[in-house]
Amino acid sequence: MFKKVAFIGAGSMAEAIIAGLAKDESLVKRENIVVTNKLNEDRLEELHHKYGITTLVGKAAVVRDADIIVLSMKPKDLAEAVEDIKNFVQEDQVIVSVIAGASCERIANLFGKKIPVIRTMPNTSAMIGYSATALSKGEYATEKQLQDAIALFETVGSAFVVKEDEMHAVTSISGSGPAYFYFMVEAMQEAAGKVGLRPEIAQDLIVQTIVGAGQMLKVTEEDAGVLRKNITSPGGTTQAALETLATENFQEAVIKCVESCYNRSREMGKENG
Ligand SMILES: NC(=O)C1=CN([C@@H]2O[C@H](COP(=O)(O)OP(=O)(O)OC[C@H]3O[C@@H](n4cnc5c(N)ncnc54)[C@H](O)[C@@H]3O)[C@@H](O)[C@H]2O)C=CC1
Ligand SMILES: O=C(O)[C@@H]1CCC=N1
Repeated sequence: MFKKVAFIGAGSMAEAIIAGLAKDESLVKRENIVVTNKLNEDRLEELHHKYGITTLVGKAAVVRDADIIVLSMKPKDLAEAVEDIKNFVQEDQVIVSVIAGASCERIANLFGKKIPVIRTMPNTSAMIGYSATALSKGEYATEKQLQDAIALFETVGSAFVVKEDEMHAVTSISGSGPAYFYFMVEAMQEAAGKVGLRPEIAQDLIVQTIVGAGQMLKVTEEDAGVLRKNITSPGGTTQAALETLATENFQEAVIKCVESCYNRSREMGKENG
């Protein structure tokens, strides 16, 4: 059980983790989840009402006595955010970063001390306890501190330890990944209209289809290719559909999509120091 978990940054990623932590309460009481942001007090008020957490404007009070301090601002805001808190943070506190592209070394350097840093890459499915979160520990973090961070992210989904140099790749698969599936769903919604399905029916069918396909992969542990072939009758409807995807270079598009994400993550790491 943690005494206090502090969030610096109160955007969509912070909210997703807060929602999971506050619902579960096994690791930290909701009033001991303390959140601040840059200057949007209305947003803090909203989070307080939704989750019963504590929100504060003063940075010193937010980080004081926190076991874990979660950095959840955009990469471009990292340096300024650390500048605001670094004089109040001690070396026995653990920094957990969710920031794409920011290395443990860079974060420790910004603090200017041997601060333990755990770099993570969750996704927004944390909101409902389904995040796939990857974690890696920096030079000054202990195995126990890594385990504490794993426990934190296990309250919002599954946690996987990776090497830090795999984080850009992780971002391109599971960090941004949910957006690829949502984009596919949007396209299917449009397509359903074109083939004459009422939107309210299409929505439920699409959602149950994507959930069912995900569960099939998880529960059966079967290869995606085998599951696909099980649906594809020779000369049937699925074959016609998949041939069109192949003609339209679907696989190449997905591979390029992941590579663009990976390259952008590396660039962001460099752009922000
Ligand atoms: N949204 C997503 O799906 C995922 C996001 N991430 C990472 O999470 C981080 C946050 O992303 P979002 O929540 O989407 O961003 P967002 O724009 O929704 O929220 C950013 C928050 O940081 C706050 N902030 C900015 N400067 C600050 C400062 N100096 N001090 C304190 N707070 C400050 C803002 O007020 C805002 O509350 C990013 O670095 C992103 O790479 C990681 C995994 C998934
Ligand atoms: O788009 C972004 O930069 C962040 C990182 C992973 C998901 N969203």
